[in-house]
Amino acid sequence: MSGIDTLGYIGFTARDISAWKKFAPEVLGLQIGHELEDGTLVLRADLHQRRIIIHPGDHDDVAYVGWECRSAEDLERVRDSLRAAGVAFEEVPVEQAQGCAVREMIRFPDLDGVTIEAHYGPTLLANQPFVSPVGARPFLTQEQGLGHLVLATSRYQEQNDFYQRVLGFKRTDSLIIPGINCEAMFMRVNERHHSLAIVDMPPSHGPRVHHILLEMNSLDEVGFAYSRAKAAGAHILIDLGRHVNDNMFSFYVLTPSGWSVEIGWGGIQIDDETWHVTHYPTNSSWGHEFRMPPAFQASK
Ligand SMILES: Cc1ccc(O)c(O)c1CC[C@@H]1C(=O)CC[C@]2(C)C(=O)CC[C@@H]12
Ligand SMILES: [Fe+2]
Repeated sequence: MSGIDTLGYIGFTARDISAWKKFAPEVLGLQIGHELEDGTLVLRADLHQRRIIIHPGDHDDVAYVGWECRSAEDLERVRDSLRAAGVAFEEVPVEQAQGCAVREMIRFPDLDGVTIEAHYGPTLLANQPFVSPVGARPFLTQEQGLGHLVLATSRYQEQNDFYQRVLGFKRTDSLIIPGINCEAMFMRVNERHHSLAIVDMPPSHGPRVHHILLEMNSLDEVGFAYSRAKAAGAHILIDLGRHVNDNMFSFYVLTPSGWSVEIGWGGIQIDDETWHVTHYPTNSSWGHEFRMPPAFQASK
């Protein structure tokens, strides 16, 4: 097993940074930690210096995913797994890694070309507490990491092999999404039910990322976010509901980039000792009604 332990941070490119500058704090409740000279927004959700990074770009998609290890030894185990599998990786120079606010980092692409940054030692701003722009508590992160990420792929089997056999992600469960009849695979790296899910669905038009999840600490905080999304005129892509597998109560709001953020509460934690891998013929126990978005200009 390899040494990846949590989802640390995610970087995106976006065409409309000014829309993000309003959306991230006002709807999502993320704090703008700082802005780089090129316009990049560095967003905070807790004590981590950076959790979500939005770079100006000519298309809207995930650019890189920061998977965190607990220690230098665990990062070394990731290197060992990659070497054993014959996967090439690049050693990111310390100065650059420090600029990225981690102690050590390696970089390699997954099978769909999503850049993976395996690292350890994120910078924690304990002297600058997370200040919620909407007066909420910090997000539910810590041992369970930032949240989760869902990627659409046309190489479902290969991506499953890569994340599970090479990187050591554990399979939690899978399900069939009715209607589109696609399978989705849910994988964990800690107690969080899934930190990564992949959907057997070609990302033919638009971004590879379908959504990311941010988890709140109470049901009401999901409700407050729902009200903020409505008040801001944001599009609710999937309305309130409860997922069958992780039991998350959530809704999905469309971002200015055309992918969504799932705001949830009440997800289950997995105990490796007792967990049985399961499969479901559906995605939600109730709700989660899909709402067709207003025409979104494809970015690719
Ligand atoms: C099924 C499910 C369980 C737990 C989650 O955190 C989660 O995001 C999902 C997938 C949600 C979503 C869905 O059910 C309808 C079909 C969707 C929109 C897709 O096409 C990808 C994500 C899917
Ligand atoms: Fe999700």
